[in-house]
Amino acid sequence: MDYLADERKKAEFDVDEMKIVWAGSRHAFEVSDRISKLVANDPGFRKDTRTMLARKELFKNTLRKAAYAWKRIHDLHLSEEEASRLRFYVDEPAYTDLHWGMFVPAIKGQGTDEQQKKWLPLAYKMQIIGCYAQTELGHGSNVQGLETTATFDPQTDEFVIHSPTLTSSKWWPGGLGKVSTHGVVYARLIINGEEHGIHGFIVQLRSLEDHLPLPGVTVGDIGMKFGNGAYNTMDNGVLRFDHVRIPRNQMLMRVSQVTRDGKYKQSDVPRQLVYGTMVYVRQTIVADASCALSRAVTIATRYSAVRRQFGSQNGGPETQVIDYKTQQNRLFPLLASAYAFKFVGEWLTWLYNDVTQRLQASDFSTLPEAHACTAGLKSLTTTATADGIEECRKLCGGHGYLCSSGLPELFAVYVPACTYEGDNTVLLLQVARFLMKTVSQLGSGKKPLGTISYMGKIEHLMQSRCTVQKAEDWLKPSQVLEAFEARAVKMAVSCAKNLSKFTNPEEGFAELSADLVEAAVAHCQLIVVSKFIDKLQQDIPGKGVKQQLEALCGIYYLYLLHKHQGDFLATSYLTPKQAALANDQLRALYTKVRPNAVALVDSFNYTDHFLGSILGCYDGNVYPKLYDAAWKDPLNDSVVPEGYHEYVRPLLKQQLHTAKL
Ligand SMILES: CC/C=C\C/C=C\C/C=C\C/C=C\C=C\C(=O)SCCNC(=O)CCNC(=O)[C@H](O)C(C)(C)COP(=O)(O)OP(=O)(O)OC[C@H]1O[C@@H](n2cnc3c(N)ncnc32)[C@H](O)[C@@H]1OP(=O)(O)O
Ligand SMILES: Cc1cc2nc3c(=O)[nH]c(=O)nc-3n(C[C@H](O)[C@H](O)[C@H](O)COP(=O)(O)OP(=O)(O)OC[C@H]3O[C@@H](n4cnc5c(N)ncnc54)[C@H](O)[C@@H]3O)c2cc1C
Repeated sequence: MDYLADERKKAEFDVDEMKIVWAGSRHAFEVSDRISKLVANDPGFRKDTRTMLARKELFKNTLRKAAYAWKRIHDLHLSEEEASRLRFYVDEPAYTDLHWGMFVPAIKGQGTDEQQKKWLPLAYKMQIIGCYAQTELGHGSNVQGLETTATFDPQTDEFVIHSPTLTSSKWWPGGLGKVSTHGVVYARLIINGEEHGIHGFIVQLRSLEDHLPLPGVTVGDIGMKFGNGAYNTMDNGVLRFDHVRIPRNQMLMRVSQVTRDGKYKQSDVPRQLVYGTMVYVRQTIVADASCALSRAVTIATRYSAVRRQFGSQNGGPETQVIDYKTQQNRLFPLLASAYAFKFVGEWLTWLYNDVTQRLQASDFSTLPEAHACTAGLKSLTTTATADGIEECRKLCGGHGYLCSSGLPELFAVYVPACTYEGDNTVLLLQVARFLMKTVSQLGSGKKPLGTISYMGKIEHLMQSRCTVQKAEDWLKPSQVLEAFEARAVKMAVSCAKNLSKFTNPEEGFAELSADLVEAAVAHCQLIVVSKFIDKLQQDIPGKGVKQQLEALCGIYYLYLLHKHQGDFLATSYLTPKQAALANDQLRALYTKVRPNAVALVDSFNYTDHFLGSILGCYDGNVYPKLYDAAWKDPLNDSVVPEGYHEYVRPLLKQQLHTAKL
């Protein structure tokens, strides 16, 4: 029986067409749909007891699943696209994520043609398994502070990789702890006593015969992490080198080279390309944020439609909690954010591909913008997603706290995204540097392009005032864009003015860093809003689909406007009355979306297996499933628990003199 059938009947749009918009294309939808069902129907990919397993058992099970996934990919002759969808729907972090997601891209991006020819076929066949070993015990954010050394020995034509201190131990790389045979290891290059900065090296860590660490290599797992199941399926590792020798040709030499006679040569590409793998992964993390958020929102929306509390009239049913405006005001902006992040993720993938093509043609002009966009949007979307998952847990009341809701594990597995691939604050400071540089160049005649082109309208934006007179005026895209542009430009200019009061710019940057981060957030929010609005300019087929997306877009920007109204009012672009009208329009959009809410989450097309949540199951049959699941908990295997006779019974039977107290 479908307990959500009435909700589904209320939908005012074509859900099948929305599924295609969400997937990105009909082809992407068909692949995702087929592969998600394949995984869901395969008992080899079950995950329902994951949060109850002890670490060793959990990890072994992950190794089994990764091997089984590889076998299925081969047996079914899956394409690269299908294989990647399969790994996504298996939904279990594993060493393979780092192998495919960082080790292979690092070699592709930073290796010469010759190096790619040698190493990539081995990696593609998984005859070697790689990790990305950059972060150390003492330094993560400050990449230039890494201490591992790679000293060139001209006698033997080798690099000597060494960990000179405890803090130089590699610490965190996923897959390193127990599985990787190789790593791209980042180290400080030293030639003839002279330092040449951080470079990547392909280093073999374990024997391909017996998996033992090679001489001079000390390697292991760094221990349990936050949450049950969650990221504990990953073997994040520690690694030390004691004068380990590798051939010279294992330094990744696309960006710079070391010759046989020990000469250091820089290509005509910027040195920042050594950071290229991080830019690539940040882009994939943005594309991924909408998946994690939409998953949590699906659970919270379906459950909010099932759950009833208070408000019974004449013995009739109580109110569905989704009908409370407070619930809508917490839930619908997250639903809207999931769609917003999907579209900005699609755009960022385009930007990344564009910059990659330009780099191949030696055009480096858009690299700073690509760095700022990937860093800023990674920060914005992961912070909002992690907070959003936790909010969804609270939206599900007490039952959200049960592991069977799927939300505690989803939060635990997702929240490190705010830290890995760059701490979110550190990344926003990179965006702020980019903005300050842009503002300082405004008088130079250099036209700001791309996502900062609005800075070219600085004179207009500094003076313009909002023209909204009634709530519906907030539905005009041009009005909204101008509001977000004016806010962003004014916050950046205010920071630049305050910075100019310092004689030492670095001191000023440090002192004003909290304001700079806020200016960076305003800029990134403008990007997300503008890409959502751009999406709506496209031809979007399907009955009512565009109208629903317009409502969600409105909810996204009006919610931001309401939440940050202090910024908008302080920059005097808006009046308090206009801010209040924005809030009126926001409430009206909640009412418009309400009957479509369940259909809007159905459009994500998630299987019950992928959701892994009793509260979010498609049929909404929550209570019997929760009740049955409780009895399946291992603690209920026996009526009298282990330990009763040892620890509880003696208490009950004690004859204390204080018994009367
Ligand atoms: C696994 C993948 C699979 C799927 C993805 C999905 C989910 C992910 C799942 C799990 C995650 C698993 C793995 C996680 C891995 C990691 O975490 S790897 C380690 C990541 N580490 C970091 O991100 C470190 C963060 N720090 C930095 O990036 C940098 O050190 C810095 C903060 C940017 C500062 O660098 P530096 O001191 O050298 O730079 P500045 O002096 O501040 O700037 C110099 C100029 O360079 C420009 N710049 C900096 N970075 C870049 C870049 N990446 N690209 C281009 N340009 C860059 C900067 O703007 C300065 O420019 P200028 O002002 O014009 O001079
Ligand atoms: C689950 C997980 C997986 C990971 N996988 C990998 C991997 O595969 N390979 C790899 O190499 N690394 C990996 N990492 C490491 C990760 O990239 C780093 O932890 C991350 O870059 C943050 O660096 P940090 O730990 O040095 O934080 P820190 O920089 O020490 O941050 C601590 C605090 O200091 C603040 N801070 C730091 N610098 C500044 C500044 N300049 N201004 C203001 N505030 C500042 C930060 O905002 C933060 O609040 C992983 C980490 C995690 C949690």
